[in-house]
Amino acid sequence: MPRKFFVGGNWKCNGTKASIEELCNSLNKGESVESSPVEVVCAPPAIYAQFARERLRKDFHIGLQNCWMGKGGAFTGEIAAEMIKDMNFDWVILGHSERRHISELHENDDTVAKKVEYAQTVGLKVIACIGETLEEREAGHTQQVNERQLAAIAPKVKDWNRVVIAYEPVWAIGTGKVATPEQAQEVHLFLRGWLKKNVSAEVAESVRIIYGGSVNGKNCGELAKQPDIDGFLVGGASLKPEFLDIVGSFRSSL
Ligand SMILES: O=C(CO)COP(=O)(O)O
Repeated sequence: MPRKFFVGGNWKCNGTKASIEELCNSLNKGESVESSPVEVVCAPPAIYAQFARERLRKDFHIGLQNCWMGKGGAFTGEIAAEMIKDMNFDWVILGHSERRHISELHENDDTVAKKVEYAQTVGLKVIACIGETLEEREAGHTQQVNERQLAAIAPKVKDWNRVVIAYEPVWAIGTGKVATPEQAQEVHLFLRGWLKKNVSAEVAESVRIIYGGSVNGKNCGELAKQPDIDGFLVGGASLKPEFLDIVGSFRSSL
C-alpha cells in the first residue's frame, strides 16, 4: 500500500484570534482533500487549538505542538497528553528542534523518548522530529546524529502506523535555506534503511518520513517527487495561504 502523503502545519508560537480567524478563512477556500491521498494536520499554539478547530475546515485536523512526558499533576504550565486526548485532538508534535536546542527548553533524546512513549499510551498519534545542526552536518555527523535521535525514539513506538517521523535539519528551519531534494532524499533513505535493519522491513516500507525546513509553495513539488519524502512539516508557510499549495503537492508524489 502506498504511504499516504502527510502535511503538517506547525504554527509555532504565532497568532492572535484575529490572525488565526483570517488564516482559517483563507485555508477554508481550498478544495476539499477529504477523499484525496493526503492527511493534513495543523498545530496551533495550545491555547488557540479549540478556537482554530471551530473555524478550520474539517478535512484539516488539529494537533498540538508538545505535551508533558507523563501523567498530569503538579507540573505548572504543562499540558498532559491525557488532556489533549480528552479534548479529542489526535496528534502531537514531539521533539521539535526548537524544543531540543533553545537553551531555555533543552529537551534531550531521553526526554523526547519519554514523551513519545507516554503520548502513545493515552492514544495520541505522534509527529516525532529529528535533525542535525549545521555544525553537525559540516563535521560529517549527519547520519550519526539522525540515527542517534531515531534510535532513542524507535524502541518506544508501539504502533508505527500512528507515528510520523519528521526529518528537519536545524540549519534549514526558518532560514530560507531549504535542503535540496537530493540532500533530503539521502537522509530519508538512510532513515528508512535504519528502520529496515533495526525495526522491520514492513515498518521501513510503511512509515511516513516527512521533511521540514523552509518548505514553501515553490520548492515543495520537487521535494515531494523524491521517493522517500512522504510529506512535509511546514513552519512559516503554514501561516499563509500558500500552505494550500504545499498540501496540493501530494500530486507531485503520485
Ligand atoms: O520547524 C519547522 C516545522 O516544524 C520548519 O519551519 P520553517 O518552515 O519556518 O522553516
